[in-house]
Amino acid sequence: MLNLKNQNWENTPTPFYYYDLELLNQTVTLAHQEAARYGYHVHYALKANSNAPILKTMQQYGFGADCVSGNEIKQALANGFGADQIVFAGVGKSDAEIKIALDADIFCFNCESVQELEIINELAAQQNTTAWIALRINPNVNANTHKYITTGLEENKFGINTWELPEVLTLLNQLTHLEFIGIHFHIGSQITDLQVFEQLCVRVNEIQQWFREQGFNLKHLNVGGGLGVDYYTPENNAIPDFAAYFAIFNRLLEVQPGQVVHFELGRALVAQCGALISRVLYIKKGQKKNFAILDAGMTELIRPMLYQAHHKIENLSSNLPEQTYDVVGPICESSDCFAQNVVLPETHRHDVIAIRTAGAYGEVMASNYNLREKATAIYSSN
Ligand SMILES: Cc1ncc(COP(=O)(O)O)c(C=O)c1O
Ligand SMILES: N[C@@H](CCCC[NH3+])C(=O)O
Repeated sequence: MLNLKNQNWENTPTPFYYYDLELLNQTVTLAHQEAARYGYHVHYALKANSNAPILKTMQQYGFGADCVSGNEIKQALANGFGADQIVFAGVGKSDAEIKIALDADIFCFNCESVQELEIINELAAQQNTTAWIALRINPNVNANTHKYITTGLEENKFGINTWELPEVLTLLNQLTHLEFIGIHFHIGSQITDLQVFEQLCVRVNEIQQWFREQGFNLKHLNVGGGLGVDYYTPENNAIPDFAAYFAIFNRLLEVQPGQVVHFELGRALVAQCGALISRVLYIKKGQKKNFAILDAGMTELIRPMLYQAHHKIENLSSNLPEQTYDVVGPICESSDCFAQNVVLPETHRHDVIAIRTAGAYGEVMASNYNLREKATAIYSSN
């Protein structure tokens, strides 16, 4: 990332999200290069960040779009993605959203339940069309990540369990407005233990073998996303190890002739290029603690409060000797705390603070709680 200390933000109102488009380009170039080595298709997961300049970059590299709502499909289309590059996932697709996807004629619905298959078939019949579908299967692989962002265990709401598959195949024979084209998996997010992806490959191989035994040769395998990033030392690991990640699938996934392998990466592509920039409003001295009260809070970045997630915090204005602070926001919630006992150079009112690795699941998860204004986005090449 650009050296944030060298930026002149004296007259820029805070808080804002800052995006380094140069780092984004470097990250996407590398991901594209490593995926292309094996002919893999990458769909960018819009849920991580759906700002137009970010989408434009993804689209320019030929990535597809992984969407989880009707509005994300519209946003992808408006930013140059072809309908034939769009996949649509989600456990609770509404009828209106399914119709948006059918009208646009997207590439594939990643279906998460028997009930959803029936509704998509019904709505496709009404429009006299055929929907291409992949079954999102719950592989029961533990992603070794935070329990709130693990998705591939039987106790999670996502995907169809393997014991349901015989019933699903029987049903698919009757649903004449669906074309079954492949299988889909996504076991969780912020996965840093790459061995987990090895386990996923083993399960995908077993499951597709089962489909072959039932007489189905699947054209598409979608193994989802989930590759994690380094929230602790972003400057050392600005770009995730895409080479190691894709090499695992190349080594272990049993790809059949003519089969296309798809990925759905979000965080790994955009997290490090973004930072939340804020100013100190007050330093409040307590008996036991000093609080640095920022003008940004959980309304701009909720990850620390929701998942106890760590984000590196930097004071860009001060070079004074270090002190310890609880870094908190202005929101009327005790949980509105970015981190406790943070060691920072001695900090004063109006110092500029960067909260790093906020490019993914930062701005998209913002709210206007307490009727706060939405923070703006500033891009490095502006
Ligand atoms: C179905 C699906 N695909 C892709 C992603 C993107 O995940 P990540 O940002 O961890 O790469 C998610 C989010 O976890 C998801 O639920
Ligand atoms: N929003 C989460 C990840 C959820 C990914 C979507 N299934 C995060 O900030 O880590």
